[in-house]
Amino acid sequence: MNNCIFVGVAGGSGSGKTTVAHNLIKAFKSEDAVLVEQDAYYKELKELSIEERAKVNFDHPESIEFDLIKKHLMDLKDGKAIERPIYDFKTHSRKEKMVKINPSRIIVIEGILILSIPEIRDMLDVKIFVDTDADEMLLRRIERDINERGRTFDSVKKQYLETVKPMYLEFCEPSKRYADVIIPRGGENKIAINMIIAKLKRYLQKGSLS
Ligand SMILES: Nc1ncnc2c1ncn2[C@@H]1O[C@H](COP(=O)(O)OP(=O)(O)O)[C@@H](O)[C@H]1O
Ligand SMILES: Nc1ccn([C@@H]2O[C@H](COP(=O)(O)O)[C@@H](O)[C@H]2O)c(=O)n1
Repeated sequence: MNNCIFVGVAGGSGSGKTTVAHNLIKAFKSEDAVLVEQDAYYKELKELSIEERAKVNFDHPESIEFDLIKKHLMDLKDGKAIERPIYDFKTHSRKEKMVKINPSRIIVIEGILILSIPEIRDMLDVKIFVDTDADEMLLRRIERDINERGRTFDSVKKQYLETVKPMYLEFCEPSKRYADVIIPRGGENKIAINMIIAKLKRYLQKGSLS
């Protein structure tokens, strides 16, 4: 599908990227907009025990299979469906099953490092950075990781201080400078999200973003 566009949504963990991306997607018919999540592409760590996997730096670009993300984005642009992995944060590994994603006019790709990796960034037609205060991101992450990702408060605290915060400062936060649009506070910023939706709807009608 040569007349498709890539919309990248980056921001720190807990900034509200996933919420923004879902709010964008749900404004369109399912055949017009699809979501590709960077989180699904964490590398397999089959050779490590679960305890060893928990110590991996999951906020460094090396932890993610960006080559596969790039291939999948190119396939979607070429009009081919992809089989996207499903990631299990409790075991730090991929599930057996895959999810089929069909090509569509609007492809949203969301993740902490989407604007940090030049090869991915250069493919994007619209670059969004979700900018939320660090204390709010951390509070949301603590709640989510304990309730949904099988973590303890102590493990979230250790991981945050050892890898999440330093990698955010090294890789994610500096990528904000590449954004076309910065959304403050995150997923519930309806005015910002509706402005982006309006722009994307015009793209569907006119076939161009200008
Ligand atoms: N504006 C908001 N106010 C309060 N909680 C929010 C807000 N946006 C997101 N959350 C919650 O914070 C957590 C992380 O949000 P999510 O969109 O998954 O962020 P990210 O993808 O950037 O990690 C989720 O549990 C979500 O429900
Ligand atoms: N096995 C893993 C893999 C990743 N993480 C953390 O997930 C964060 C990114 O996901 P968001 O939905 O919050 O953007 C990232 O900061 C990793 O630390 C993990 O804890 N375990």
